[in-house]
Amino acid sequence: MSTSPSWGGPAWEKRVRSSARVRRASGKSVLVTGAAGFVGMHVAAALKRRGDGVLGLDNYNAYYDPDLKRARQALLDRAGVFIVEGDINDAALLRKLFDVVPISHVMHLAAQAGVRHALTDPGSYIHSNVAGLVAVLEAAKAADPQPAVVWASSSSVYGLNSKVPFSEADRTDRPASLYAATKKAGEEIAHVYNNIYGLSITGLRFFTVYGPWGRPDMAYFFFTRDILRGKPVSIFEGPDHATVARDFTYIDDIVRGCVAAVDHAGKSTGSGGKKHGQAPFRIYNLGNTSPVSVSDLVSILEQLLKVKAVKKFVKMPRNGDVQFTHANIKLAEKELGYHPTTSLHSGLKKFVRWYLDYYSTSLSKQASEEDRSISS
Ligand SMILES: NC(=O)c1ccc[n+]([C@@H]2O[C@H](COP(=O)([O-])OP(=O)(O)OC[C@H]3O[C@@H](n4cnc5c(N)ncnc54)[C@H](O)[C@@H]3O)[C@@H](O)[C@H]2O)c1
Ligand SMILES: O=C(O)[C@H]1O[C@H](OP(=O)(O)OP(=O)(O)OC[C@H]2O[C@@H](n3ccc(=O)[nH]c3=O)[C@H](O)[C@@H]2O)[C@H](O)[C@@H](O)[C@@H]1O
Repeated sequence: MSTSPSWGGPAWEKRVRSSARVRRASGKSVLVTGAAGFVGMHVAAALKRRGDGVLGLDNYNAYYDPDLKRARQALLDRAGVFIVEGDINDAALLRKLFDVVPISHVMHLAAQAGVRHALTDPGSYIHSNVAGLVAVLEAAKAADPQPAVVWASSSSVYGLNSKVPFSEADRTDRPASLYAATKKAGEEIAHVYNNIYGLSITGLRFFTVYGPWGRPDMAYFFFTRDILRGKPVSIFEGPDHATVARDFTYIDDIVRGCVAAVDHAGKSTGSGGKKHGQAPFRIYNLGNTSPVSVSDLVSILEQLLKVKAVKKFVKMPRNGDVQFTHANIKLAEKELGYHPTTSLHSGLKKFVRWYLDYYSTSLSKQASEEDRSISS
């Protein structure tokens, strides 16, 4: 399916080449899909900072506020990262990108994220997380040189497992949501491309990532907004008032894990998984190993915002959420040198500071634009 007519031509190619140009001899040339997204923006910026060539790809869909995606784009633009506007399902566009620049790594982060939204728009998960992943792997398979692929799976693949902490070898055949099922399908599909075509593939199971420039559909983000507006927040509880908790992981820790995975992907050794010839197939948990209840999350926000929340404790609806997540990160520690260091309190402090700054700036910008249009 083609959704991006706005690419091609010499000026466009020049921007693509310049963005992907490697600045250090040891640098890599990385295509970051989902670069206007939360994790994508941070990872693209970090790779660029250390001298890699970085090219973004994003379709700027309206799942959440596209203005926020454009603001992230503006930030990357200033850092020298060009985001091509297009859909990962656009095979001709992907072919073109691989033709124009020799991409050494694909950091594949474009996806339909969010667990609960699958109840209302199941098709978007199949489009981006299943068909889109196949399109990216097809393009990588056909490219010369063949890039190593690092991509975002999810802690949600552990589904209804009650054994914690979750280890990579644990069963992942009982997803609780369509989102989780598409990420699980993605892991199986990735394995096929490693097996048949020898693609180097690394899947990263992120655990509830939060931080500045985050996603407005995630609880920590809309709880902040609702607490500030005096609106009630619903705190989910399990059966018999059991705690609902998450292994919240701060964005900077995730970025370090992603960058390490890109560096490790080029290596032909590693006990992370099955190997096809020289190409590894690996899966790692990237979590924080210290689950915090949703109720404690709200208490920290109250403290940081200096506002009392209007709390409603409600039985967790059957919406695809799971009760508890907790990562075992030993494999990522050993093979990627991954060591998360940020507590939920200090990470949320940085998020709250960003949130207040971002929304006060964009609200005053909006107000002055309204003033201008009234006076004109
Ligand atoms: N944030 C988390 O807590 C978390 C946890 C586990 C896994 N993940 C995964 O990490 C990745 C990044 O998540 P995020 O939180 O940054 O989400 P995000 O929604 O902020 O970023 C995803 C980006 O991909 C783009 N996109 C979606 N479908 C596309 C398509 N078909 N073609 C081109 N672009 C498309 C979106 O416009 C968006 O900018 C996703 O794969 C997500 O499933 C995130
Ligand atoms: O780790 C992951 O794999 C997943 O992490 C998050 O999913 P989730 O952990 O459900 O994050 P939130 O949607 O922010 O929810 C956090 C917690 O708040 C709870 N919650 C949510 C909404 C609400 O109104 N009340 C409430 O208590 C949820 O049940 C959950 O326990 C991301 O949204 C997914 O894209 C990602 O794949």
